[in-house]
Amino acid sequence: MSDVDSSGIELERRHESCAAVSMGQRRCGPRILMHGLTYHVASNTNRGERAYLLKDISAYFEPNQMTALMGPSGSGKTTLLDLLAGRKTVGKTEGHLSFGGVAPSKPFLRRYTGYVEQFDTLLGDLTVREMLLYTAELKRPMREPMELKRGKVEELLRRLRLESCADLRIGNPLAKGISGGQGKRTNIGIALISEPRVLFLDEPTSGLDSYTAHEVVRVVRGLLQDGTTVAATIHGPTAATFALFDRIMLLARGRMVYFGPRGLPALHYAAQHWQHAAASVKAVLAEMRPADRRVTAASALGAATTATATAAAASEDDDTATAAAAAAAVTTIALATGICSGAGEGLGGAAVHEGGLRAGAAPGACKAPGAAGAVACKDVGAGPHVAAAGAVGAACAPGAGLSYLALNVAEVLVGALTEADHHGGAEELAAAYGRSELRRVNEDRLALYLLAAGVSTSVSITGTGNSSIATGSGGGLQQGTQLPRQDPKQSGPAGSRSSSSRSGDDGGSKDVEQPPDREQQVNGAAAPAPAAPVLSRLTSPLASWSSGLEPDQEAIRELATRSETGTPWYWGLWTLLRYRTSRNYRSPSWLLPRVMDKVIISLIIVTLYWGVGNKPNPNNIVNIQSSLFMWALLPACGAASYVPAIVLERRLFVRERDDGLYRCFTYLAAKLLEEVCLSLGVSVAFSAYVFHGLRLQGQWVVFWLVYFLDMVVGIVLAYLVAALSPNMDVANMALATFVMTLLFFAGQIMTAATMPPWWSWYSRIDFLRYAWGALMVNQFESNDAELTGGITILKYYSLLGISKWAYLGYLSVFFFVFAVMAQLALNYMRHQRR
Ligand SMILES: Nc1ncnc2c1ncn2[C@@H]1O[C@H](COP(=O)(O)OP(=O)(O)OP(=O)(O)O)[C@@H](O)[C@H]1O
Repeated sequence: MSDVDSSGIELERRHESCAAVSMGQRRCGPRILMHGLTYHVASNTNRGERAYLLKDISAYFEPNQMTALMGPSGSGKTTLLDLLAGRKTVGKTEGHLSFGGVAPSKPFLRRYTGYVEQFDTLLGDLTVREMLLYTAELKRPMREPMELKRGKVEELLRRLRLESCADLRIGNPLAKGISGGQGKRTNIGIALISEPRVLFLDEPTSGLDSYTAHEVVRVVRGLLQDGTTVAATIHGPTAATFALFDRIMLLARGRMVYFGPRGLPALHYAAQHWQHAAASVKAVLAEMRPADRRVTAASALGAATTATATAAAASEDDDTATAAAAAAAVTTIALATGICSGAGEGLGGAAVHEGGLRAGAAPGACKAPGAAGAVACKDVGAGPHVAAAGAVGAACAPGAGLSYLALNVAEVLVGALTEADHHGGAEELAAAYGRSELRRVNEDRLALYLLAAGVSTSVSITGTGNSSIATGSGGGLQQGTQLPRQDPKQSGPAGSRSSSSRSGDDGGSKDVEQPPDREQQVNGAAAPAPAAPVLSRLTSPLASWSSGLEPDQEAIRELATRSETGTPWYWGLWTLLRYRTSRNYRSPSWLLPRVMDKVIISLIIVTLYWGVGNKPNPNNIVNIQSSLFMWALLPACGAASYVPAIVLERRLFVRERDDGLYRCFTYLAAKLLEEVCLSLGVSVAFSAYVFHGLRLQGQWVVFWLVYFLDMVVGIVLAYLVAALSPNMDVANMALATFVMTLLFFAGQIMTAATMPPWWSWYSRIDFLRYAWGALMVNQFESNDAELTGGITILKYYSLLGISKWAYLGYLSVFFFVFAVMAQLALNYMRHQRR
């Protein structure tokens, strides 16, 4: 359809549908506008240099359209998606990037865009259905009835063909659950559950069989009717799957080497412009049947642009002759776009059908030789009218030579591009695109879109291939203008006008200079239409476009959102507890590491120090104080078992936070709550039997409180260390080292009185000191046993006169301090560098 899009017909149709949004009929997502988008990072190969991962990308992704990002591995496809989705954590971005003219804020990106990442990040303990429901509860409005949410989930399960595994546990690499393909589709379901305005997909079909891959892309395509803007990186799609895309952007070494229709026009472009890669493309074209090759006569691009003017003219003044020409042109495009490869949806076919009829051509039908599986010839709109009919017929009838239907354009293009890239030709291809007519047309349209979107621009559509768009003042990242937007009732586009713009009230086209005559050669073949009609076609309806192309009011409101999540924090907390904590409490692999260390150590303490607590004779005092020290130390040492909860889950946490499921605070609060609740039960049970087994003195409640507080301080300390550490190795090392340092300064190994003054500060911030100190005071305050020379044990350890309640208070302060630090670390530490 995009091929038709380049002609403007289909595009206009969509704009009309978008315009209807303002009348409350449909949603229309924002158009993504990029101009001169450049992204660079510190090179990891050449020290001190910058690596330009994206360079000078100027393009637009349309609402209601699906754009494929393609290119060799490492060409920058994921980088571009990350940049658009605001998920880059390093590097510097320059150029203009806006969504419908508005700089995309983080809250908007999190709440209203979906991103399907290359790698699955799912909760292994949930079933597929639960995973979708969990996401629905966090992403969809809190007040939406549960039945509606369930309905959406069931619909997605059906559309993604996940019904058969809906109640299967997702599993993990150690305990296999659903298959890789089912996991991929579940991930896509997660992104779709909130019906996002914009959807980014990074290799959504990798690991899927061709049938499922096609189904997945077809489901995504179904979103377009909701006005979603879709961009996806894709490797090696089948011809049928490729036909589901509207446009393609080809990248090589971070440079754009093609942006336009996906069908034969792209092949012709490559044959004409890709010096060193052209041979393979030309060979493919040479193999094609003459009828399929006919499109070369005017070059696909020329034909497409010609059709824009002629078909539109036909629809306006109903001139029969022009209608015929339009039909021919439209049919030519039909061939170029592979309308016979409608792949079950009548994709391109439907559009061309519409275009054909509109231009006066009679409908016709054909039966294709069924070249490649699902690539089936559908009802073709452009009828037996003038030369077009012959062309369509020839294209669809069996005959000698390679049919377009049998051709996987994606494979040919990416193959040729990869070959050129291997021979160091990426720069050359980018330069060729820079010189091409295609780029000029693209940039002219981008200029109009920027104007229509109200971006502060200086637009010059020169028609000489060097059209320029200067966005705002120079330097740094220009991310569009901010709201409020211009009143749509006002004529012309919103935003500031070009200094070179003419003033007047002719509906917006005044803002664009009419182009001078220009070279008519396109792709080496005579372009049958001059630029002027094309441009006038592009510019004349600018006024209506400027309203029709703007995101609807709802989208504008969404773009201005300040909240990163769609649901309040308490709802997020409740949902996390219901779906995750409830599963964790039932999972032995989660429970055992949290309980077993306490079981073993407490058993050792009880059996080793059985009944020592009520025998405070000088021989036993050492045993009592060392058993209390071990009791204080146990939770701190056991903290290591809480590290994986943060480190191993990091990828999931980052994805869910970036998806706007919850805030950092909500996540941490849920994690702490589930651990604290478990610790409460565990600490009561273990402290009871140890306290009585050892026949300790003082109050049991203090003994228990010390253990409980010590435990939760250890947990939050583990979270802090995990949040600060890039991986498990570092976290384990850091936590173990830190806990070891605490041993030295707790006051038991070296008493506070004998500690060198330069270390006494550390003993003050050693939470073990307060834990053990409170236990000692609790044990000996009523019976302070004498050691030697009249020195009592509390005096010896500098604990005389200490309030155990004060020490318990200090201990709880550590919990809050570590919790705040862990929250900051989770929020601001970026270990996933992308
Ligand atoms: N710091 C760096 N210095 C130099 N090159 C880098 C740096 N960081 C990333 N790159 C390169 O940037 C390129 C872009 O990677 P990206 O993941 O966007 O490619 P891709 O097209 O999505 O690849 P694939 O299809 O294999 O997923 C890669 O070639 C990578 O090696």
